[in-house]
Amino acid sequence: MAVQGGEDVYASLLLTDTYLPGALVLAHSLRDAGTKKKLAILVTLDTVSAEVVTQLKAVYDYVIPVSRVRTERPANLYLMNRPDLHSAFTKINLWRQTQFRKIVYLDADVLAYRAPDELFDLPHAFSAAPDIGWPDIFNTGVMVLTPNLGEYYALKAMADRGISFDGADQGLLNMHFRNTYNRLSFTYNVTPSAHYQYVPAYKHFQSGINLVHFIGTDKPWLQGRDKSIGDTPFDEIAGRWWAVYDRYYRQEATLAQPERTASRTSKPQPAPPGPGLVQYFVKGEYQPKSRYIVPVGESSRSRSGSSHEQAQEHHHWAPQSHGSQPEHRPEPYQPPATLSWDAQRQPPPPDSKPEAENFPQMHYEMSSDPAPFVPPERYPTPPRGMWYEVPKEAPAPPREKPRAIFPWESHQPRPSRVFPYQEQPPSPVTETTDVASGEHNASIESWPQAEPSTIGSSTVEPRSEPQTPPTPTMHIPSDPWSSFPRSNAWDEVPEINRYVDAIQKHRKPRSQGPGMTLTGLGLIEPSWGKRGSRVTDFPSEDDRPSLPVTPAPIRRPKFWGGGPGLGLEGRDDDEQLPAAEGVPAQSDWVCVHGHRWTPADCLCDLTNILRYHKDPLAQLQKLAKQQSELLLRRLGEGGALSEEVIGTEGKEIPSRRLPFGSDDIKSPTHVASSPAVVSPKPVKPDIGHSPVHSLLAAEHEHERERETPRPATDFIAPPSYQGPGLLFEKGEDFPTTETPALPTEEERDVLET
Ligand SMILES: O=c1ccn([C@@H]2O[C@H](COP(=O)(O)OP(=O)(O)O[C@H]3O[C@H](CO)[C@@H](O)[C@H](O)[C@H]3O)[C@@H](O)[C@H]2O)c(=O)[nH]1
Ligand SMILES: [Mn+2]
Repeated sequence: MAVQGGEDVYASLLLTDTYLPGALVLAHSLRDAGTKKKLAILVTLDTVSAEVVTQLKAVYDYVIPVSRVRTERPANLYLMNRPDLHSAFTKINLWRQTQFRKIVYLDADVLAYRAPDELFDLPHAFSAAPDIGWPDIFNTGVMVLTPNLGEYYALKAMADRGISFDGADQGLLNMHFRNTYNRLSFTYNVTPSAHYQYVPAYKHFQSGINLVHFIGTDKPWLQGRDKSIGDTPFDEIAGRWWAVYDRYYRQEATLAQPERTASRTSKPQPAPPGPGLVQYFVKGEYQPKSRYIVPVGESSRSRSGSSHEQAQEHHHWAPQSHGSQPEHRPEPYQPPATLSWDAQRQPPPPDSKPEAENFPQMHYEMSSDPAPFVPPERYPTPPRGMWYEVPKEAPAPPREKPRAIFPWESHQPRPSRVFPYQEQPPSPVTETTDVASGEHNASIESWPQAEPSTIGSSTVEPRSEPQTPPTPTMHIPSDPWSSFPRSNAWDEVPEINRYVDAIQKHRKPRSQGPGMTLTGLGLIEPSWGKRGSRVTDFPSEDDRPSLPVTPAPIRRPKFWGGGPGLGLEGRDDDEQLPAAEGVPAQSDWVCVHGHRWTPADCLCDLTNILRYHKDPLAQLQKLAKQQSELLLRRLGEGGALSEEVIGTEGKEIPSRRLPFGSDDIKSPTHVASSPAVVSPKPVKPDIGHSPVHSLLAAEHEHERERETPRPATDFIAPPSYQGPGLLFEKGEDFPTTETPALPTEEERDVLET
């Protein structure tokens, strides 16, 4: 029964410290709205700390301790996922506050847009606004009630029996008052939800909003200010809450505005609360200086535009111990001994906030600049002269030679052979070791430093006499496989080339082919498949029998040696190559090296002919002509000529006529051997005996013959194509212009003899 003449108060409830920001902001919002009523708050001292009570007392006119009423049947709380409301029954203590005439109760999560003092004038004993979740019932966050002990005990009886459809006070009070309540406008208890808003209605009625109520778990101070940056109704309403919070509890505002609100309130505004306590319960607001300092300008992007909020120095809150130890205690920043939660032995307090909740939260906004990025015309030149200097390695300490343990270590034989192509072992250590030890042993470190480019230079040990007699050395490049000349030695001899060309002039164009080479003529023995003992005796491109070029001249220790499988064994060279007129018997031919000459042997013999025969040109031409005709006869018309065919006994080459007109077709390669290219000098009569000039004379003779008109039926114009032909295939440069070239040294030698 309310006391006659009692006060009217706005009352709230605080069951835990964690709702302190809400309770304080509510009070400030009412006072800022200019209410003339006093503010009271019920607190359960067993779950609210003294420091929080002190904070409440700084704002509320009355801080009223009440006994906590806890539900014994919390199952229904889980239906709405709110087990934290286990003590919401405590709210029924409002009906015990009979010292007040009328109470306008507001949850701690309510914010006043304006002071609804008119509610105190309601004649109804109990008034409430519909709940947004089930509008037939009322929401118990905003109630206008007349204290009444009868009502209290009735409610207490229900609470003790757990009569509540939601396990909390709303279910209990709705069951108690049923349809007897006075329904208030929704504008007195606008309950925006983060998940559902009736946006058009909100837009339409928002100007009439008196009170807003942050139902559910999404309390502004638990979400943090960054969660309310959008433009939804919930964000707008939350922004209003933050505006009040910032007005009083943002650090720079705390000291600047205490007197502003004092003039509008019935109670003089207290000194601002010590920074750190309220912020401690607001997500993202508690930023001890020692932990985090926001760089200048970083926080200016935050919602309120303050640039140094989180860089402010925070005073650490160290709660004092008091008689009743609070049940729900968030972990303090510097927990005193009396308030400590021993994490090793106890579970965390039920209402404790998550770990790291107060970690700094940065907010970055996307750029809204629509201008496309335009790169600069040029970027700054990177610095020059920058290098990384490799630190110099400290000289390796001299290695101690390990003591010999096994007999073969002390009596190790010295190496007697060295393989030059093997990689040499690293030498520095060798030197050090040898010098240090003063002895030479046979370990790999003491191998002789053989010249890597020396082949066959057998073991030249630096400090010991060689055990192997030295053999002739041959210098080989470091990489013999890449620098080895692929050309034949005789290709450098102009006489040979001219001789070959002379042969080609007399042969039938049709018979051009692989066989029209020195090898094919039997003058040069194919070297393919016949490997000598020399290191360089490997098949080159020119060696391959399928190519229409001269095989590589491989000097073999054995002149008459015919390789197996070449068909040369038992071949009667005399039969194939009958002796030319005036040419001495082949058995009498001797080259400058003293070798007997044979048509199947090396080039030096050809050179020999050129040099030492009485009329070498005539002899060679005769020989070539005879050989050519012989071969052509054997090949017949268009017969493919190959070394294999030539060398295989018993194979009959069909004798066919060449196609009509092919007799006189000249090889395009003939141009390559133009006399002007070979030698620009005129032929002198007095040196006509020179083989070279004899060859040149033969060339001119042949040219004259070719230029002589012939019957039309017998003449086919030479092809206009003047390409390199076989020469190109030999990998040689083909002279396309008749650039006079100076005679080579070898040519001069020949000319002057
Ligand atoms: O840990 C807590 C929980 C609650 N309260 C107080 O109890 C009130 C109710 O809790 P709240 O979180 O506001 O509940 P709501 O989300 O609003 O839930 C709805 O359901 C509750 C239980 O029925 C009713 O009390 C509310 O009025 C009703 O709006 C709060 O405002 C506080 O005053 C605390 O002080 N500490
Ligand atoms: Mn509420």
